[in-house]
Amino acid sequence: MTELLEIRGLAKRFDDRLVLGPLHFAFETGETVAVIGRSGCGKSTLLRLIAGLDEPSAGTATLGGRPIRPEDVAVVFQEPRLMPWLSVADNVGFGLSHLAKAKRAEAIAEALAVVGLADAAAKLPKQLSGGMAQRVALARALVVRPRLLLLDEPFSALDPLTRTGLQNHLGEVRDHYGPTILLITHDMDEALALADRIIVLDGPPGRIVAEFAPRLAPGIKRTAPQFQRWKDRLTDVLGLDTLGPVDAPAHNKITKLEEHRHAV
Ligand SMILES: Nc1ncnc2c1ncn2[C@@H]1O[C@H](COP(=O)(O)OP(=O)(O)OP(=O)(O)O)[C@@H](O)[C@H]1O
Repeated sequence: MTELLEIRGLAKRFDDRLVLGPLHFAFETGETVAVIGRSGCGKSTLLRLIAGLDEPSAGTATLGGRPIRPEDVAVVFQEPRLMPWLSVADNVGFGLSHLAKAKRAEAIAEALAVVGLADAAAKLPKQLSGGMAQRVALARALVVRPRLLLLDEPFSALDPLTRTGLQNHLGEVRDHYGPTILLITHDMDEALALADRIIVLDGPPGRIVAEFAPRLAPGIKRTAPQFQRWKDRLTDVLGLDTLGPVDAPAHNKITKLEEHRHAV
């Protein structure tokens, strides 16, 4: 059954400074929605408000007409945030202490299989590559069967090949668990490859400046003309003149966008 995830007048102030909103949008559950925008425009703030990690200064975020509850949501951040002293299996099962041992083991094995780590259950985090650790973080998020999976730049610290592999795992996750996915990203390729819908934020204060529902044929390659056409449209909306002040991390992102511009 699909429901609406509804954001109504959501806004956040830090001290006297409005950094986000007021934002309005709604989408059907089951979709994958990418939120893309330049550094500092409020993407992570939006995710934190939806996750209940921060209080909004105004507005509401509801799921099926009710406030989002902590048990509805799981978050994966840029770093895996694993507990180094626990095995992979125990990291994944950390939030399942309420389950009987056999049920817990079953749920852990299922989540590890979905992210392709069935053989790594006994390993410690220090024995994992960056991509594997991030897959463990994804399994830990999924094992509680969240209705909303919130991903804050989950692949951006990984090398390109690992990143593509992990993006493929996200497809498997969606097929198996079917959560609504909200993906925060700087990467147009990633947004186009994974999302049913793309919301472009600009700011601060973060506001929606464009919304796309790129309909790409299943399995379409990133080099295909259809993909390039959508990328052109996104590049236009994310044009360099809207990228604002240059600090060090933002500058890297500008360079990245510039490369995209030259590539299309
Ligand atoms: N706890 C805080 N206190 C004060 N200002 C904050 C706080 N958190 C975020 N901000 C400000 O809010 C604005 C939005 O930040 P946010 O991290 O949401 O942006 P972002 O789009 O996720 O950036 P990035 O892509 O660099 O992660 C920024 O100007 C930031 O400095």
